[in-house]
Amino acid sequence: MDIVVFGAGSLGSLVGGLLAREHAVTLVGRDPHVAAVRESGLRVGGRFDFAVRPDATTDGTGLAADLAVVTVKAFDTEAAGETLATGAFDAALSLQNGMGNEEVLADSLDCPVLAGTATYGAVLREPGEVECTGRGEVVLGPRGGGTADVADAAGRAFGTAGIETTVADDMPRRLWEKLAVNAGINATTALARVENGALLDGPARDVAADAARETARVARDQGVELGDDEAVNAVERVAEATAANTSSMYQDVLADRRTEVEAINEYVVARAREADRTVPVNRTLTNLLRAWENGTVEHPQE
Ligand SMILES: NC(=O)C1=CN([C@@H]2O[C@H](COP(=O)(O)OP(=O)(O)OC[C@H]3O[C@@H](n4cnc5c(N)ncnc54)[C@H](OP(=O)(O)O)[C@@H]3O)[C@@H](O)[C@H]2O)C=CC1
Ligand SMILES: CC(C)(CO)C(=O)C(=O)O
Repeated sequence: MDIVVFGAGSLGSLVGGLLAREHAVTLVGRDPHVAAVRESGLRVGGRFDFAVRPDATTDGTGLAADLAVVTVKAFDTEAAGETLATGAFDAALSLQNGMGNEEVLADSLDCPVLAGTATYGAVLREPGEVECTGRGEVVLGPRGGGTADVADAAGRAFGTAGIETTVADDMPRRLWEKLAVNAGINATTALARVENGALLDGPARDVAADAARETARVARDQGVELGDDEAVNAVERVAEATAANTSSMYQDVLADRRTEVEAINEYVVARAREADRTVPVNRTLTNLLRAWENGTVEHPQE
């Protein structure tokens, strides 16, 4: 398959590197990472140890491929969709965290947009080198649920590249479960400045569990069957599998970058408000991250 990975930071470089073992991959990212990949290839370390030579570019306009995999941050989705719309793809797949990415992509793109979740842990260590800090899985499928040939084809492409992959017919529920995982893990690790494994025991464990439980209740308000225990178990499962990972939001805080709080905890708060439900843990996590962004990041809210 010809695959474009749009947003070759931590996760995009890991997924793109794994896919490049079997497929013709083009990474769209930023210099100096793109320049290093063009010069010397991409090294994938940590839980893997191999090198590949995908194409890499900083210009995502006018590309064509069987599949576009989107791995930019949620707040960059709209711009990514507009850039991808200048090219031609049979399908697009979001592997991003947060809610609403697929709808934003579908507003720009003519091709089917698949939903996806990833629980691999990834950190871009230096230009040309990404570390896999935890093996997880990719779950993908039609964004509204059900089955589709393009989802099966994407699932096969990921599977043959050695990525643990499930093609699912219940993506709306899977997205809410992943939202519960990220509502629990990302903000808590970013604020406490701990790796994911610190949520398995210790004082921050209850914070993550409560944020996940609140998310499950809001999911049920939306007609999605996600139990409190299922959400908490999902947090524990992912925290264990990615114990050594610096979550993507903690990576943002360390780099003084805008976070995805709006698409994660703040999304839970907004949906809860519509149902007259209070979600104090998600609200507190949101407000603390917003306060940090206001004092640190140049333009956190557009
Ligand atoms: N890291 C992880 O372990 C995991 C991350 N995720 C999710 O995956 C998504 C990506 O996260 P992560 O990889 O950590 O984020 P990163 O910030 O590391 O990667 C995104 C990259 O895309 C680049 N980018 C954005 N817009 C463009 C553009 N128009 N052209 C070229 N490059 C662009 C960004 O550059 P710049 O910053 O300069 O704009 C950045 O390098 C998020 O939704 C995250 O929540 C999910 C599971 C695990
Ligand atoms: C899977 C997990 C929790 C890995 O850290 C993640 O999604 C993230 O960091 O954004």
